[in-house]
Amino acid sequence: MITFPNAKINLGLNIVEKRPDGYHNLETVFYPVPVEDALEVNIWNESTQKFRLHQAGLEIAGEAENNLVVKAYKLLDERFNLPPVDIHLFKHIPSGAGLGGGSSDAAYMLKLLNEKFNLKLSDKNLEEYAARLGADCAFFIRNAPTYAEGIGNIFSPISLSLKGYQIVLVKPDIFVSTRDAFAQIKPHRQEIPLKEVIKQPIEEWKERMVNDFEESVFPQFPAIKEIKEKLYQEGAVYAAMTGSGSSVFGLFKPEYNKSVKEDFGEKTFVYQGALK
Ligand SMILES: C[C@@](CO)(OP(=O)(O)O)[C@H](O)COP(=O)(O)OP(=O)(O)OC[C@H]1O[C@@H](n2ccc(N)nc2=O)[C@H](O)[C@@H]1O
Ligand SMILES: Nc1ncnc2c1ncn2[C@@H]1O[C@H](COP(=O)(O)OP(=O)(O)O)[C@@H](O)[C@H]1O
Repeated sequence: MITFPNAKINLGLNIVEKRPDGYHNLETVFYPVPVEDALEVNIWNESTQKFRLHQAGLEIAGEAENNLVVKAYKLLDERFNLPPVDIHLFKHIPSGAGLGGGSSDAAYMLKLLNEKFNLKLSDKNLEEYAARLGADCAFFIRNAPTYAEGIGNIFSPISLSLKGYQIVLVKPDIFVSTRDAFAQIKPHRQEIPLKEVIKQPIEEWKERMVNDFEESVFPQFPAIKEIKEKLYQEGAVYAAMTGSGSSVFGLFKPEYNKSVKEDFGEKTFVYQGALK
């Protein structure tokens, strides 16, 4: 069985307070983006081992044991004693990019195992398992536009459709540590809460919708800021960094039909497509 875990962007990201446990409460809107990995699982007959992971495409830092698809398998195996599996993961979504690729792989693994082995878990059950694998992981179970608060794990659905808008997603060859990005932030509430800003027409977002991480990340990595400026010069209606970086996205009106790929240099990952 094969499935295609997709990426997400953050539309606005406000870090509102530091919590006693050292983590931060935030407010954001997650929106699915059709940049996809491919994940295939087959039963591994007559094996004494429980799983085997084959990787292709972009490299993922760390051991196979720590891969989130393996963690997802182990989580359900503990409860359901699953058959041994052969896992193939083709990585296309850049890691450490604010695109939630690892979280998506984990959530899609849960959904795939649920279906393949007829585990009869509801979306709510799956979200509970996903939340144990990472804060934003549960978003990918329903994979629909979502307002998130808490540490990014308390969800409410929103009615927002950007269907047909062109997205240009640019990930430079720059690594931003999420931990350091949080450490440099002074948490505060925005004057107009994101929950209100998101209801305004997209043309208004430029003035009002903020990713708080930009303030600390841009001075350190001016090249990321330049990408955002370039996307506005290209005619984006809204552009921003996603997550704690280093990807930047631009949203363009559906009729935008120019390819901007060549403008960002060789080592840069660029995706351009229509939102669903
Ligand atoms: C900020 C977001 C928004 O989408 O960034 P991206 O990962 O998408 O870039 C996420 O909430 C990131 O969540 P996630 O990527 O799971 O972060 P983790 O690896 O769990 O955390 C890395 C470090 O960031 C800090 N951290 C993380 C989440 C949070 N709500 N408060 C924090 O202070 C902690 O110091 C933690 O040790
Ligand atoms: N299947 C996976 N794909 C990507 N990263 C993974 C995966 N499993 C574990 N990781 C680890 O998770 C970290 C964060 O990855 P990811 O979720 O893709 O980025 P981000 O948090 O910036 O959205 C990576 O540095 C990587 O070591």
